[in-house]
Amino acid sequence: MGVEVVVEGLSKSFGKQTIWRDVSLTLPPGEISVLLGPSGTGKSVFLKSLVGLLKPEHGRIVITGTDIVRCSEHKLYDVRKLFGVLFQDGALFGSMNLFDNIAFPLREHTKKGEAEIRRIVLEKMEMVGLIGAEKKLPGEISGGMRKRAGLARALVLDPEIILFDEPDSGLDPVRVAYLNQLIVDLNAQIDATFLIVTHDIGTARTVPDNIGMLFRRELVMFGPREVLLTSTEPVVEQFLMGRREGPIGMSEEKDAGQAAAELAALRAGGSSGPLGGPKGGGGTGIVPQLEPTPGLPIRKAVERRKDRVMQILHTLPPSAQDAIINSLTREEQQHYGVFAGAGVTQTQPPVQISTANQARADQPLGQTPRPTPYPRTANLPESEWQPQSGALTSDDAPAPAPEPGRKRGWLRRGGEK
Ligand SMILES: Nc1ncnc2c1ncn2[C@@H]1O[C@H](COP(=O)(O)OP(=O)(O)OP(=O)(O)O)[C@@H](O)[C@H]1O
Repeated sequence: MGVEVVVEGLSKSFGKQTIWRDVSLTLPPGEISVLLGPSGTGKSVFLKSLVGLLKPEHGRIVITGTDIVRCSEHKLYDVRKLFGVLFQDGALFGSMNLFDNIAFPLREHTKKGEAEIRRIVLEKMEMVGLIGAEKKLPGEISGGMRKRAGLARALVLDPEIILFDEPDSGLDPVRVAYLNQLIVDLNAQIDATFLIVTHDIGTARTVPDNIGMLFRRELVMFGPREVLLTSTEPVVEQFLMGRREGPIGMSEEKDAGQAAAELAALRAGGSSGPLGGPKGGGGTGIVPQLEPTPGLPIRKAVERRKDRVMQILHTLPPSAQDAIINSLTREEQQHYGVFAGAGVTQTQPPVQISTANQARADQPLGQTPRPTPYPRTANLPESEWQPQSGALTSDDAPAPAPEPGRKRGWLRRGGEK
């Protein structure tokens, strides 16, 4: 299983330019997470910070008990070995054929013999569908093949965390669909922790378990996919619909008054002009998540995530709760003690209702209450994974707490307030 990545109170600036501040999130082990955000909001800077290529000024990034923001170069080198990174253009050496490009990390960082290297390289090339292209030079193949070669190279050291920087950039929609399937298939095969930076809404809607979004130098949200996909937050809706109307402008931010007027017009059913239509499979609402190709192992992360999300269900907005419950089979709903829609009989003892949802239960007499969809915590299994609060190993100096007084988003560590 991949490892957890805990980010707490992270802030990064270049000189006077703040890129983002107080970013906190946890990438659950083995799950696929996507980071969205308008251009220039610092998604690539975030990826580079995760691998220790850039140093944030505040906060910490804890991976296997090491805060990589503050650790020694020697420790950072060790932690980096856990990562595989797919850069936008594949970052291949133009003068080397694909075999040598993919073998490069093995030759540089291991003492493996050529026979073993050949076995590993061919295995990874097969995983990404490149068998037969070993002798090709990067300049002789398509952009999609270059990405897959970059992915094979990212895989050769058996990473526990894989970062994808806009894997879909420059690809046509069909290639994007193939690449997305490949990402899901790989996750099923290696169970590593994936973080994908993308602008492609189709990818965001169908691939990840969790979605986050950066905007105006903050992490607007990070949590289970159902939260973002059912969100009515203007910036999220605008992004998912690929609309001009909303807080995101040509140069990232718009005047607040103009954004509010546009949104009011939209809500009233009018529009200041053509909407432009959703791009890249855009739209709001839940669509089915991609499953591994038949014949491959099931994604172990999906089962783990189910337990994890059910434990935080009561902290999520009602629309996300409904979407999650509706995604469960009837047996799973019974297992977790939750009930969807009117057609499902309540077979469990009365559920515990959180204060936030008390209003639903306090309906006037005579009205049939909707079965309460919130989980009985007593019904929940022991989850294999719990967020570790960024616990550091004893030989690391404890990192200072995040700056006091900074505003925190409501959904950070996969759902904590
Ligand atoms: N090494 C650097 N030195 C100074 N500024 C930098 C550096 N790297 C990035 N930036 C600035 O940080 C900001 C965020 O850049 P970044 O590439 O992370 O955005 P992004 O969200 O990935 O954008 P896009 O979606 O267009 O790829 C930009 O204003 C960029 O100019």
